[in-house]
Amino acid sequence: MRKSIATVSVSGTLTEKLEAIAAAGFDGVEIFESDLLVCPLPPEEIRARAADLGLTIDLYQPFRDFESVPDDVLTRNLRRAEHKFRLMERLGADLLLVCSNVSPGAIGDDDLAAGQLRLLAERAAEHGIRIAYEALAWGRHVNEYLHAWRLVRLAGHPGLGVCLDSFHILSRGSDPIGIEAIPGEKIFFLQLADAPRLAMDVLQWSRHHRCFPGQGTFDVAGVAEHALNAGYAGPLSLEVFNDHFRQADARRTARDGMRSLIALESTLEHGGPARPIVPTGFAFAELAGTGELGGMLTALGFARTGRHPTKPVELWEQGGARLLLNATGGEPALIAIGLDSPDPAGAVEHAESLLSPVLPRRRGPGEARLDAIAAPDGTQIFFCDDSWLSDFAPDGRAGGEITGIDHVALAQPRHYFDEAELFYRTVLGLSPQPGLELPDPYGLLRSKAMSSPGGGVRMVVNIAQVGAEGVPWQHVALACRDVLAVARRLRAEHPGLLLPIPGNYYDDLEARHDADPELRRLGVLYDRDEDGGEFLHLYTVTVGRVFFELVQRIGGYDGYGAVNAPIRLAVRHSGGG
Ligand SMILES: O=C(O)c1ccc(O)c(O)c1
Ligand SMILES: [Mg+2]
Repeated sequence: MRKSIATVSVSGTLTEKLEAIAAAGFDGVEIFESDLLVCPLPPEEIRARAADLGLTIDLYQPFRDFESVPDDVLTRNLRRAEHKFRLMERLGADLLLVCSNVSPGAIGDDDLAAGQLRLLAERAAEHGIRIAYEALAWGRHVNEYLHAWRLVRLAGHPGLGVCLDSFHILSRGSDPIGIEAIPGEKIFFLQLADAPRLAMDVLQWSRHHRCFPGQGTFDVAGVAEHALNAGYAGPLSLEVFNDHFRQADARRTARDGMRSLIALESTLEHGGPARPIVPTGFAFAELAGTGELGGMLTALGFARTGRHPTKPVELWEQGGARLLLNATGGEPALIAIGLDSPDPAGAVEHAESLLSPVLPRRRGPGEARLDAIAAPDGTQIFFCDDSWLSDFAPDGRAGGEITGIDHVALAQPRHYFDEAELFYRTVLGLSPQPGLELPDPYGLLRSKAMSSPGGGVRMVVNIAQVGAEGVPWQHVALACRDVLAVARRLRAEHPGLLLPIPGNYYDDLEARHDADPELRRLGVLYDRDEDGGEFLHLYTVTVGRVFFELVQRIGGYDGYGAVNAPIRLAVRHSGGG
């Protein structure tokens, strides 16, 4: 299907927007009036610019508060419309979006509204222009898509149809099945936007919190499917008003929008979400850094068990946890994650089909082939079978208290939080948990955990939502058989390695739970879920950008100890790490 996007969805000047939209591979655009008004180019040149970029101008919008008005206002509105028709001729656009009247002065009379819309369609037809009428969720009298359709049917003009917008339909809780009762040729345009569930005024919700399909909680694909079933043959067009997108890099946002449409299209084709090749576990986590990190790993009980034959990379192991230390330089940081994949080449191909950058790799003769892509924060993600390990010729000394990597937490760059969910869901096939907001002493952190079925791969992305200096930290959480035993040893042998936990925390914990007094003695954090599952965890101090978490899950606990995260955020500011 043809894919379009409204210029309002990405940042920049109109020409920057068009370039970014074309670079992402869209076929067409909806030109938003506010973008055109501030553009120094005359409409003819905008038209030529779009054409040069291979973009069609599918729609011009919005035309507001036209219908349901007294006669004198109608005269003014028709005059206003004539000006827009002439502009559209210069622009080469032949579809005008008219949104339902929001004015308190609008008259609630369907016959009057339909008659006036018919008049508008007649005038438009003289310019070869058609009208797509859209019910805004906050329209004064017309705020349901089926009401807009009743008016269009009543008006009975071939140049008048409806514009369906998934946000307006789903934000009001309307049942989209009614779309199938609209003849396909009367659906002139289909706009797609998702949104998170928020309890707020619908206009504010629409203007600030829309996101691309798959980034929120709406069944956007369902709306598209009903429109296709009805016989709609126009473009799938993204129309997103979002405060972050307005500030973000236009090319990146446009590419993310395209990813959302590719994923949506394959949902429509396959009758379910595209089937990524889901990774089954962590093969390794790779960290830049040597001395200080090596010291910390030794303290944690890791042994250096192998070396790469040609690269300055060491393998460190403990139980099933494998870490690579890469001496290539730079401050200590998590630079790559290896995921066990049943089909590494297929996984890369799938990621590429969703516009993820595939990373070129150099490899020596006889070395294992490793396929990698870039995660949204730039971390390299490798898809691995067993062969990579043999490059390091491990010596088999891998015993210890740690059993594997439980999860990895990455910092998402500012303004790109929505991108992360779509990436991990569609590219890696992870399922998101509800997002969380966590207080930081100097701001607020947004956090979202995503996991594979069975929990073999768990990823957490964090982003500074308000204030603070951003959240550059990343961490690797290591699963322990007995975290209290680990804590006992580390607190005794390596004072200063673990974050100290305030006594106030334990006073509160003991008020909530019958907590083992040893938790307080050892500075171990604790959480319990509704089913009695328990989570014991503690943190190391930070080295460069990274720290480690030691965790133990008991009784099917499936969370991440989020209630305790603010303790870590605060303690690192009080000199703890
Ligand atoms: O927020 C608005 O006013 C607005 C304008 C045009 C649209 O297509 C829309 O969905 C919303
Ligand atoms: Mg709309």
